[in-house]
Amino acid sequence: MNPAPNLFLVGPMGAGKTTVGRQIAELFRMPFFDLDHEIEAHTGAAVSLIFELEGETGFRCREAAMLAELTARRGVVLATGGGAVLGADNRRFLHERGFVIWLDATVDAQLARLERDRQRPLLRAPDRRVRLEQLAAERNPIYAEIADLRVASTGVGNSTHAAHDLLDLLEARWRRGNTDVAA
Ligand SMILES: Nc1ncnc2c1ncn2[C@@H]1O[C@H](COP(=O)(O)OP(=O)(O)OP(=O)(O)O)[C@@H](O)[C@H]1O
Ligand SMILES: O=C(O)C1=C[C@@H](O)[C@@H](O)[C@H](O)C1
Ligand SMILES: [Mg+2]
Repeated sequence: MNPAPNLFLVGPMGAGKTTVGRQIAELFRMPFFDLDHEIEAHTGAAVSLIFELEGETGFRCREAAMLAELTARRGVVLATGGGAVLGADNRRFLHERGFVIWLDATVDAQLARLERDRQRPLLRAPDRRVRLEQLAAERNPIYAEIADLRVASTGVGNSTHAAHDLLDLLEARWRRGNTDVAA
């Protein structure tokens, strides 16, 4: 049983929000949305191209509009992008409209998982480890502030285990009546 109106996944790049989110949605039989994907579908351009043409500011505007729309739904799983928590309105919508799960990956896990990725504009840095550590230092306090639940995401092999572990964790929590979900 899932008493949460919506499940929102937050966390850094490569934490598994998209991958684990899609699997969790299947397990709970809830519709799944991926914020980055919806922005791309709506704009007709890849996230990396939006960054190139409009800069990060332009991307954040599109992200905020799409997040406002998707969080207004009921009974969905939404995987956000790594920086979606930066906007105050975004944080308010996430907090008020659903149960926020922080997938907290180590920088080592992120580096291993994203080794071949050439799409994420913020990973185009001379030293990816330094970039990811900087982002973590800036954003971890924000993820911590809005999360209803923090889940360590350290595996590198197969994400299916992570989805099942998360499902068990959520169900055990809700069985205990410890729902503290946003109503
Ligand atoms: N728990 C996990 N165990 C092993 N591999 C994982 C796990 N979570 C994600 N991965 C792998 O890491 C890569 C990145 O995952 P994913 O795209 O889901 O990250 P994300 O959190 O959505 O990142 P972004 O913020 O950039 O959208 C994928 O190849 C995925 O298969
Ligand atoms: O961490 C971030 O700021 C980002 C993460 C991705 O999901 C995308 O939303 C985009 O590449 C920016
Ligand atoms: Mg994603």
